[in-house]
This record gives sequence, C-alpha cells and structure tokens, in this order.
Amino acid sequence: MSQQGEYHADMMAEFLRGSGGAAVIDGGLATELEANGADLKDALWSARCLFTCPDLIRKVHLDYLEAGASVLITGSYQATIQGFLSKGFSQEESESFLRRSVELACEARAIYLEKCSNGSDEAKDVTKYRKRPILIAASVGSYGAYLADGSEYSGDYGNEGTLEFLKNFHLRRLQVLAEAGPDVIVFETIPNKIETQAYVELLEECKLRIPAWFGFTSKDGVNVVSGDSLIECASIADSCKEVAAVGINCTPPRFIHELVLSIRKVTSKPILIYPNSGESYDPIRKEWVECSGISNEDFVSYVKKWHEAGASLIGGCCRTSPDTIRGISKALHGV
Ligand SMILES: C[S+](C)CC[C@H](N)C(=O)O
Ligand SMILES: N[C@@H](CCS)C(=O)O
Ligand SMILES: [Zn+2]
Repeated sequence: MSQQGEYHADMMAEFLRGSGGAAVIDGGLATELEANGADLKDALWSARCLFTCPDLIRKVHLDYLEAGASVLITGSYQATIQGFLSKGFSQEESESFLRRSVELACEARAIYLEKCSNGSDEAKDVTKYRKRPILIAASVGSYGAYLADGSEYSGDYGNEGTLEFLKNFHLRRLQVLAEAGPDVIVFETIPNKIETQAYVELLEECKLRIPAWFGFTSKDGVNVVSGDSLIECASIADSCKEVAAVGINCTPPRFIHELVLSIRKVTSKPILIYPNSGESYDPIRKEWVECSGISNEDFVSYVKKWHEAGASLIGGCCRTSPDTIRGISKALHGV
C-alpha cells in the first residue's frame, strides 16, 4: 500500500477503534430539515438551506450527535457552484456556501463536545452526551443530484455523461470542500461506473490529503442503479489509495445484506452503509411516496446483521431521522 493509503487506513482503524468497532453515521439531513419546516421544493433541494436557514442545518447536525451519530455528513449534497451560479450568486458566494456547509458541521461538533465536558446537569445524560471521536464528512452528491430530476436514481446522464465532463463538473467543488477542513470527503448516491471513474481520477490528480468514502446506490440488490456492475464500481473505488471506505447509501434496507456481502468480495477496506427508508422519490413533486417504506423498528432490526456481514460504518439516508439513529446506536453500542 502507498504511504497515503496507509495513512488513511490507519486513520480509519483508529476512528473505528475509538467508536467501539463500529461507528454510527447520521441520518437524513434533508429529511430532518424538512421535518423542521424547511422548504426543499427547489432545484437546489437541501442546498437552499445554506443561505435560507444555515442555523437550522447546525441544529439538525446537533440533533444527530445527541442521537448518537459519530459522523456528520455536510449539507453540500446538492450544493454545486453551477447550481448556485444559475440562481444568480457569484462564483465567490457559491464557493462560500460550500465552505459554510463544512463550517456548520464543525461548529455543531464543537458545541456538542463542549457540552459533553462542561459538567452541567444536561451533560450528565449519557444517552445524549458521550465524548467520542466525531468525523465531519463533506458530501459530494452526484451530477444527477445537480440535475434535480432524480437522475441519481437512474444514472442516465445522456450525452453529458462523459468522463471529462464529469471531472470538470466536480473539480472546483471538490477542491473548495476539501480546503474547508472536513475529515473525509463522502461521494454519495453514486449511480454509475463513469462517475465512479471520474471521482477516482480526480482524487488521484488532486492530492486532497484527506480520505474519501464512496457510497453507491442500488435498486435491485445486485447492481448500481444504472445497471452497471456494483462489483466493478466497488473494485474501481477499492483500487484508489485515497479511498478509505466503500459502501452503499440511499438504497432500500431489504437489499443491504446482499450488497454488503458482494462488496466484501472485492475490498478489505471498511464498508459503510446508510440506507434510506425504502420509500420511493417523486422528483417532479419533490416528495416521497410514504406507503412504500419500512418503520424505524424494522430498519433497526437489520442493523446487527449488516454489522455481522461486514459493515462497520452504519447510519441512515433519506427519510431516516434522529429516532433511527438512536435505534442504530442502541443496536450497536447499547446506548
Ligand atoms: C437523493 S434525492 C431525494 C435528492 C433530491 C433530488 N436530487 C431532487 O432535486 O429532486
Ligand atoms: N446526504 C443527503 C442525501 C443523500 S441521498 C441528505 O442526508 O440529505
Ligand atoms: Zn438519500
């Protein structure tokens, strides 16, 4: 393994050791922003909150820490320079929103850790306040997220989906997010092989000096949503020394066990999973079809099996909440 690869692997091993062998990722950020009254019916979706209600983003991060999360994923999933420019913001403003997404999560962590050690009565509630290692993961949503038409769930980018186009699309955003000081970059809801390749090439060219995590999305439990082979996508991620964890996000819980077993065949890196509730998304109405998902209790009942199958970073994606995270934390750590 290269020196950089070893450094990232050591950092992950230390984080997982400090997390009792398995770490809890947070739950749906957009979901919880919406539950707190934010309006996401916009092409920027949750990224809109970076300028309409940044304090709410910080509050939701804090709620997830109090629920037991040890990884906060930033509000930059649908935050792109191109998306902000098309709303009339300048390049400078667009870059500052990206930086803000990381700062808000860092601020929530600092507030939380201060509360853990300030000796107040509130801090004595060990179900909410436990000093522990906490990572800030800067979210990079796929090109399909920017398109705002749900194409992160199809991976169908038409003629624009070339390697060069995708690399150009993500380059500056990735640099700005990395410079804002997160612990990790997390590429979320990756729908196809070409975007996987684009991310890996960018990571190899950019030398960000922080590890990257890859989360693929599947709708059949076998392949990624485009129909490209998950095994091939996960192998491409595994081959990159900058990649420190590989896994699945925003995918129905019923598919996760098989997907973890498949990924384990092609990587020895830590496996992350943060499924959605299993509901389907209507990208035109920007609403979830509620009757199609599972309950928190059913979601949490899977957690131990996912861990036994090889997942060591476990959380929730869209339509999961602090209650889901409390359940995951209890299942893994008893609190
Ligand atoms: C992960 S999906 C629910 C995010 C929202 C989507 N890109 C949209 O703009 O409708
Ligand atoms: N990380 C995003 C969703 C990715 S599908 C969020 O939680 O809102
Ligand atoms: Zn999601």
